Amino acid sequence: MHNHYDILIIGAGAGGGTLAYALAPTGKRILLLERGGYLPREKSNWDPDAVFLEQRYRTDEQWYQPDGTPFSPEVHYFVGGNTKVYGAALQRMRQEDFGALQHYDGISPAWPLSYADFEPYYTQAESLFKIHGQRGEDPTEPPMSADYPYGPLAHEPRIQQIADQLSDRGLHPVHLTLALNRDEAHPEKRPCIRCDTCDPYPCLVDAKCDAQIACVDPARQYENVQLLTHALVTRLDTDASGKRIEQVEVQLNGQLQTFSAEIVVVSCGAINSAKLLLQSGNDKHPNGLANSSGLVGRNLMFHNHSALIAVADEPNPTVFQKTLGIHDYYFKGPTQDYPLGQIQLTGKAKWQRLQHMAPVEMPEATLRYLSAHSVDWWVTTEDLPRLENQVTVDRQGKITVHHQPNNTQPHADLIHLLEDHLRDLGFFLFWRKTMKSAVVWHQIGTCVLGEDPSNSVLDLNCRAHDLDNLYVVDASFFPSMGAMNPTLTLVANALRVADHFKSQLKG
Ligand SMILES: Cc1cc2nc3c(=O)[nH]c(=O)nc-3n(C[C@H](O)[C@H](O)[C@H](O)COP(=O)(O)OP(=O)(O)OC[C@H]3O[C@@H](n4cnc5c(N)ncnc54)[C@H](O)[C@@H]3O)c2cc1C
Repeated sequence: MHNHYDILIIGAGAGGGTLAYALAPTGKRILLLERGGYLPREKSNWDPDAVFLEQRYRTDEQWYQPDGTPFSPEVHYFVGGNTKVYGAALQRMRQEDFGALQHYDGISPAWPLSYADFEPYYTQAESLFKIHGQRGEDPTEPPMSADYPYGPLAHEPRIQQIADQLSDRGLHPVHLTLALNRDEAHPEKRPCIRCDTCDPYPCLVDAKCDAQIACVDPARQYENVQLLTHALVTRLDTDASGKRIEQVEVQLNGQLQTFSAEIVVVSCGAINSAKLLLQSGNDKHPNGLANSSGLVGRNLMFHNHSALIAVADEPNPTVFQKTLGIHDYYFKGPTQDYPLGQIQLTGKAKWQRLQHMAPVEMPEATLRYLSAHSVDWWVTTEDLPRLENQVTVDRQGKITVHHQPNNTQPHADLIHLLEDHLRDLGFFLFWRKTMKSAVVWHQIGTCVLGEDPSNSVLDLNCRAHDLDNLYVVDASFFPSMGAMNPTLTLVANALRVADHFKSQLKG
């Protein structure tokens, strides 16, 4: 079978799904190829044993550390990509993140585009993903042309108490901006029930605005959009000139098939997009496609992430905990003249999650007690782009992730600051777990965009400098990542690239 399309998008996650959604009304023939299927809707979606202990929805693929040690990456191959299990805390990067920022471990480089270039697309993205939030309470909030589409999700009493106590201490706790389909005043009208199985669970009632629910399913309402699942793209072939992608090789339900298109968009997630480009090398592109700069796979960034479980005598009966954030230390700390990052609450840690974090083996009853008294935080600090942090692929397609975290001092500072505040609020026991690189939740970089083909992979429209019809529209394009969660920015970028396509289609 050899089918020709106008636009072929590889990967139906946040980037690819958004692009398909935005281009569907153009009437162009669009093919979306996704290696996974639909995530099964089943009771296990909300079962902590299935999610945390059995890792039911995670790929069983193995990736490798530089010394050859295999690891099991926390990636999820489904329609909707990793957003099927994401925490739905979608934030704009801050205006300053688009400029060069001096960090503890060096400069976070400026983007060749400004916050103003992204602002209209952030507004569209917030509408598409049904963002709830409260303008005006965040000291780091960038200028916004519109209010959030929905009001904030209210804190439950224990969290409101903590918010009030933090405010009394001079902080500015914010309502987290969340992509949930919820009507706080009339909960019967929308599916979100504010449950305790939100992140990192799939949503059984389809209330989480993930890329499948918000983008792919609406795109499929258009006859010109076709989705093929269980379609693993293994190679991109160029024409003889090496300037155009001529065909896309796909393992479709185990059978090799080829497709072609006027425009080919890679959107497999930062690591798999780099893999696909690197393993598609040929005579014209001996180091991999789009890789004349040698930068495909490099500048891999992950964020420095830590979970902090804080236990007090006071019980925490909160069901939906993920409503509060602290951004006061985003750009500097009380004694630190460098950015520290952001703090947010996570979903309520159940005892199964604590089992992973316990410093020693503990009986279930103890873990249940701790879970009933803990308030559970997530601390994020920027990871700076480094050439040596990279993805490599061998001839067999084996992925090796070379990543040494940097900027770890401000991360430690931020955790200490949070603990100091919480200690004064009566918390006495702290468990922290810093995520290893193997977690790969916020994989960013690998195909950075820029104006100069010698030091970037993509141009400002996310087209490969080296090829006329190849684009990359996932988290790969970020020149630096800030410390806000990345998905809203990559969704906004996909909407921006869609506008570029639309203007070309008109011309
Ligand atoms: C547990 C968890 C919690 C998270 N929480 C948040 C959060 O609260 N806020 C936030 O902003 N971000 C969060 N993230 C990160 C967020 O999920 C990612 O930023 C986002 O999904 C990245 O989008 P993407 O398009 O780059 O990749 P993905 O969304 O992963 O999409 C890539 C798609 O490509 C498919 N694919 C890969 N290779 C191929 C191939 N060769 N052929 C065909 N298809 C292929 C994959 O199956 C997948 O569907 C979280 C992630 C995880 C895992």
